Amino acid sequence: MRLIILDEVSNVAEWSARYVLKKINDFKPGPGKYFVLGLPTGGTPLGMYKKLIEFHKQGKVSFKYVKTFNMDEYVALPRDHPESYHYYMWHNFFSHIDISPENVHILDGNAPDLHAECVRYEEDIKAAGGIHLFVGGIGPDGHIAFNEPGSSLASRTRLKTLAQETLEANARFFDNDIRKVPKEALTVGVQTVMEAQEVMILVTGSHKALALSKAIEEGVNHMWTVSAFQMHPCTIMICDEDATQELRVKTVKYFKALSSVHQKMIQD
Ligand SMILES: N[C@@H]1[C@@H](O)[C@H](O)[C@@H](COP(=O)(O)O)O[C@@H]1O
Repeated sequence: MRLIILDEVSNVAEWSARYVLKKINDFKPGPGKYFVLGLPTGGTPLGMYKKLIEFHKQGKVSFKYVKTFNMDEYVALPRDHPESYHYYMWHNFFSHIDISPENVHILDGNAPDLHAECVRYEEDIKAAGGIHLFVGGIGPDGHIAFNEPGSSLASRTRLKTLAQETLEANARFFDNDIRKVPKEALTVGVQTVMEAQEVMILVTGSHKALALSKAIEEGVNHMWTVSAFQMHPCTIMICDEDATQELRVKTVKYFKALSSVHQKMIQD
């Protein structure tokens, strides 16, 4: 696992966006050759999306031959609700780039048969040839997507009941009223993300520091589902200084000493 420690949240946005740009461009997508990108929502990736839009407007990257799969969606929240992940993705990213709507995949939390919807989603990922790069964020309880503490590390796309900590963390998007936060969501499983060729996880802020230390300094544990990525051959964690507060000095020093290697990873 690589840990890329950057000074500020803005550096995390810039590094991650440049990495996505480089991955897409190096792949040289075209008709019949799609780059498949897994995407998260939440406050953390907003800066990355802004940067990617900027790069797109500067003509540095096209999403014409990119297919996307989002990590998760609330259940029973109308698609046009400003806090639905459909709304988030179109509002913050897709409507500003040249992606074709048919290449966008987001779980439908209003599907009449939620189980069938999850099965179909897994099939769509398979039909797209699997995910090249899955970008993710984490909750303060170390969840990836909505794989709450205790989720099976072998899980696939399914319905999950959200943990109290997640409801509390997400209440800020629902007028700080926890009763308004949907209690259930559809989410890709840990194993679904594990099968991506590469995984890039963004972690910023001191409220994520404990989760980051559990993710990289302790063992694989389903109570901190992001720790599963210790077993993935190609995971990059990108964090800011604030998120390193619970890490050992030795860990921080080791990864910081690699910063010139990390900069080369985003060079043309
Ligand atoms: N399901 C999403 C996760 O995919 C996201 O990573 C997490 C962190 O969100 P934020 O980036 O706002 O802290 O929030 C939600 O729980």
